[in-house]
This record gives sequence, structure tokens and C-alpha cells, in this order.
Amino acid sequence: MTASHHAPQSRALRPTEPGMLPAPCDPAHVESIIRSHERCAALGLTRVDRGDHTPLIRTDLNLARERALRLHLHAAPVMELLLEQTMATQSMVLLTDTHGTVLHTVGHDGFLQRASKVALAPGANWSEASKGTNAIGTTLMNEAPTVVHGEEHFMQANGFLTCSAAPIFDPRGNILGVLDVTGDHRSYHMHTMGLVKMSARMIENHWLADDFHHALRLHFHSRPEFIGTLMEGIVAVGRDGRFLGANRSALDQLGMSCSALRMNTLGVLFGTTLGAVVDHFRSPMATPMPLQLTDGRRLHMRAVFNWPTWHAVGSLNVVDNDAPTAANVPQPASTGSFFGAASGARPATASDAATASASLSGLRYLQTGDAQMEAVIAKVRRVLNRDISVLVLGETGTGKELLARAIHQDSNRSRHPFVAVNCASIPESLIESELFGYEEGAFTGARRKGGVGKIVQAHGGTLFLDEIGDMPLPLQARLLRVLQERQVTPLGSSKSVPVDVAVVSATHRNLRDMISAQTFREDLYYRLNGLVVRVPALRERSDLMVIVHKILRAEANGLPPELTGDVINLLQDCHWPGNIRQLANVLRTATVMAAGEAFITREHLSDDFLEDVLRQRGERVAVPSVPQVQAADEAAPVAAEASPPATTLEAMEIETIRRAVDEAGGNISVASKRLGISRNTIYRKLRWRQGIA
Ligand SMILES: Nc1ncnc2c1ncn2[C@@H]1O[C@H](COP(=O)(O)OP(=O)(O)OP(=O)(O)O)[C@@H](O)[C@H]1O
Repeated sequence: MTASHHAPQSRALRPTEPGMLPAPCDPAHVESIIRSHERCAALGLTRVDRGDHTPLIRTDLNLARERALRLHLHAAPVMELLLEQTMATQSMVLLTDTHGTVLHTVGHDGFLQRASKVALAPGANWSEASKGTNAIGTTLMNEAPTVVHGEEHFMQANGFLTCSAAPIFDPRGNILGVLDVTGDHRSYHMHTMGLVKMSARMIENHWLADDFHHALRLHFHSRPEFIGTLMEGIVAVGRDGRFLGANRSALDQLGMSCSALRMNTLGVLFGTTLGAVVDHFRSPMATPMPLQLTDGRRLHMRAVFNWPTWHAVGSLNVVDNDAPTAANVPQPASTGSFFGAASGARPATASDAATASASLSGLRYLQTGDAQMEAVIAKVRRVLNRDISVLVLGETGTGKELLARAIHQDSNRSRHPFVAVNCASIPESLIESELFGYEEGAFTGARRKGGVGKIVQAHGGTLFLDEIGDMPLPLQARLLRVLQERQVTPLGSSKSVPVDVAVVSATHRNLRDMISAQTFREDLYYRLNGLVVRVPALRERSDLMVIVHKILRAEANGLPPELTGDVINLLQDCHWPGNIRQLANVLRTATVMAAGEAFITREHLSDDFLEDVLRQRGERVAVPSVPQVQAADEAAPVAAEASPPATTLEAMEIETIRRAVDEAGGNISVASKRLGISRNTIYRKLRWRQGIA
């Protein structure tokens, strides 16, 4: 039987009580029901099926409830309130988890009894796969509020129901579960859906306030009287000015996804600073603060924060905002400013924000003018949402993970998790359980209740396998099986769990060489390399200064200091073995050192960085604070001559790392911070060096 035989017939969609039924003529609603029926038919369900009524066994239900305990705590009072509002309609309120398993119900005894006959009870599963088209399952599929009324239900046995459901999201955009009101179809009320949506928002707002009670929370709307209502947008902001999370109304008002928002700062998006916000709300009588978005729209905003924690931010920025500008401070000799006119420190303006608005979304954020990078992004865009695995190659710190995140963010999986696994940093003995999960008691030391593996955590979203070249051979075979069969069997379990993940992997290694050396499986390589892209090293890129600008804006929270010509030359002469990660570290330190000053000068740069660049230039190193350099100076008049100069970039990189480790007294963590590269990279590089020594 074809899908169209199962599509709802016009009889099912025709209103029998005009004005009282869920917008049957709304084309989007009809389309959504038809699509759902087609999915059910494709799953092999028929309209005369009664659905799987087997509830979870008690221990599994308890486990599911325990996992969703926090959701229930937030939802329980709202469910009671919702029941009160729908009292007249003989209905029940249900809460389900992300699989559609009913966790809790409240309702009228009479209706609860009838409902239990069609398995509307805790432990039952109401995903589409289990019960066909229904508000819970279809909401989970569409991640959008859905009404399913009477015969719109795929299974005729459920035709006596009318159900209105809305998804519940956390402030990072992950779906937590579904809230649903179900009743007898004869008691349908057109306002039920609105009540369910509002209730879901109440739960989301409680969750956000709970998650971010230490953060600064901004409540906003274009109309000041809407602040404090369920229509208000709420965003949480960290002490670095970055957005941490948001409610749905905020995302709707700002017109962006949660992940796009989280790549932004207060300065870029709202054109203000943490200090300005904290100072504005210093007074208990403060009126809402006016804001202007990058597209010129005006908003009104109130801030909620814990005063003892945040007051220092306010006073700090008062000093910052009053800091001398280029107009009243003599410019350093040989000043050349990358940022154009010598404007000095200045508040972010709407036009700054407008310039930045072009870079809000995932892949667009990475487009900063380098031709090689543009080619990478163009290729990646072509395979977005095509179920093609992407393999990202490139040196450490070039932005491989950032590219993977951007691919996820721009894909239609962006509302699902992005889960990163670093195969080099997890001890070999733990990779297996981390990736595949394990059953209770699967191995000595396993947690009592077992653990969900990263692959299952990424279900619906993207799995990022970083440093895939470091994955041990036996696990490569298991991973290949998972990718082929699209199911995972946790350690110690005989049951497989179906998974749907997009895979992006990355490595700095040459996998082809590894295949020749039989340390990487060829079949896995071909599974991972649907599209291979290479992220260029920073020294090969033509957009160094655009990236510098971008990082400075982010670091300075909208008030970037300028760079002297000397500093620009130093940045351009560096070979950047740690790539953008190292650059970001150098700029972060310089921004802190230059706090309150209009220009970053050579004095604000770290000695390590200066020493490296000067050595690379072959200039005399005049950094007195490093003992090794002094010793070398004693031995020879020019420091650069103290040891034979490294001849290749690779050798220079190793030399730089070795010196940093020596200078940190062998402390790899300190050296990795100074260099801006990961500890693993240091281990790897030095191990490699010993290998060839
Ligand atoms: N285009 C960019 N603009 C701004 N910051 C960037 C850019 N690319 C990378 N970064 C920053 O550089 C740092 C390193 O990036 P990322 O972790 O993605 O690199 P990587 O290649 O995956 O590194 P590794 O190989 O060590 O895992 C991060 O802090 C990231 O935010």
C-alpha cells in the first residue's frame, strides 16, 4: 500500500463543528498531518493498528523519570495550573521525555480511566513510530507545537482524542520533552493550544533562570510593557560578554538560532557593554534601558543580576568607559592603525554591530576573506544536509572544531546536540565506553546505572570525532560497524540502540600514510571521507588582520584598542605554529595588559611571543626576563646565533615548543597556555621529535 492511501482523507480534515475545530483549513496544519501520515505508512503502520501498548517496565520507567527529574520539578506546578485552566474540557495533562515516553500525567479521574485504555499513561510511548500521528510524536518530529484532532490521528483507535502539544527547549536550544493536553475530541477548545504553548514557555523560563542564576539576565521586548510577561525575550550573558543561552521569545525577536546567538557578544549584537548595563541598573528605580539591534530595531531591556557578584563589572567599566582616548593621549611613535582612523577606545556603535551582523551565522562567521577558506566553505555548503561525512584536515589550532560546529549550526540538525569526542585526549582504555556507552556493571569501576555513550548523546545531531587518527585500531572496527549499521551496542549489553548522527571528523595526521603503515583502517577512511577539506594554517592565510580584528572585538567586548604599526608587523612576521588558538591567546593577553589604553604596543605583548618572532626574523632577542636567553647571550653576541637556526617551519615549531617547555620548568600545562596549543599537541610533537632524533 502506498503512502497516499494512508494520508488523511478529506473526511478526517473537514470540520464538523465550525469555529470549534483546530484550523482545518490552515494549509501548514494540513501539510504537517499529511506528512506525518506518510511517515507512518512508510514505517509500515496501518490505520487499524492499535499501537504498542506495552508500557516500560517499572525499573525502566523509574530510570526515565530519574533522567528527567529536573524537567518534572520545573513542569509539575505548571501542569497543575494547566489542568485548572482546562478543567471544563474533561482532559488530562501529560509530560513526556524526548523519546515520547509518558513520564507524568494529571487529569480527571473519569478521563484518565478512558485514556489508560489507549495507553495514555506513564511508561507508554507516544512517538510516531509507536502510535502513528499524534500530537506528542508529531511535535517531537517537527519540534514545533502541534494539534492532532479526532481522525487526524493515524490510528483509528485514537480518533476519539483531541491533543495539543508543545516542545520544551532548554536555553541552549536542546529539546527536553513535550507538554501535552489530551481530551475527548467532542470537548475540543480552540484556546487549549495557546495555553499549552504558554505553559511550555513558563517551564522554559524557569529552567533558564535556574541554569543561569549566576549570570546576567536581560529581559527585553520592543514594547516596554511586555517586559515581565511571557512575551519577553530573555538572554543570559557571561562575564566575558558572551551570550550563554536564551528563551524562545528572545530567539524569535532576534531572528537567530541559539547557536548563532552563542557565538555573539553583548557588544556586537546589542551595541552596549556589561559595564554600561550594570551601571544603568545600579539604581533600583532604573527605567528600562533602550537598545538598538544591528538592523536598527529598537528594544527595551531590564537586567537581572546578583549585585554583589556583578557590581565590580560596573565600576570596572566606568573606568574603562572614561579611559583616555586617542584624542587626548599622545600616540606612540610610528603608530599605524589597522582600524583606520585613530579613534582610540570607543563604545561600540550600531554601525559596528551592523558590520558584525554579516558574520552572525556559523559558516559565515568563518568567512573572513581568505581564498582557501572560502573554497573550503563553498565545498562544505554543497554537502550540508546531504548525509555525507566530512573529514577536516589541518594543523592544530586552525579552527577544525570551529568549522565542524559551524557545519552543525548551519545544518537542519542544529536544534539537536553537537557532541565532540577528542580521541587523543581520552585514555585508550576509556574511549570505548565513552563512545559506545556501557551497561550497569559492564566493567570494574563502571557507574552503577551504566553510562550513555557519546554516539547516542549525539542522536539527531552531529558527532565530531576530533583527532580521529589517534583512535586505536580495534575501536576503528567497532566505529565502522556503528556508522554502517546506524546502531550502537553499549558495552556489556546485547541490545542495540538505533542512532541517527551526522559525522564530522578531524585530524592533523596524514591518514593515507597511516593506511599504508596499517595503523588506520582503509574502510573506515572511506566511510569518513565523503568530503575532505583542509583548513589552511594561519601563516598561509591572507586574512590575518581581519581575524585579529574579530578576536580583538570579542576580547574587548566591543571596545577594541588599536594596534601600533610595530605590533601589526610583529603579528604578520610570526609563523604561528599554534595557529589561530595561539593568535587568540596573544591578543587576549595583550588586551588585558593594555586595559584602559587606546593602543596595544610592543610592551603589551608577552615575552614568549616577542622572543619567538624576533628569533624567526633573525633579530637579536632583547627580552631580559628569560634565563635561557641571557645564558645564550653570554655565550655569543647574538642570541639568534646561540643555537643553529632551525631550517624548516616544522623544525622551528618543535624548537619553539621545546624551549617553551624548558622555560616552564617542564610544566606542560604552563607551556601549553603560553603557546596557545593543547597539551596533547605538545606531547605529540615532542614524542615525534624524539622518534626522529
Ligand atoms: N576563524 C576564526 N575566528 C576566530 N577564532 C577562531 C577561528 N578559528 C579558530 N578560532 C579559535 O581558535 C581556537 C582553536 O580553534 P579549534 O579548536 O577549532 O582548532 P582545532 O584545529 O580544532 O584545534 P586542535 O587541532 O588543537 O583540536 C578556538 O579558541 C577558536 O575559537
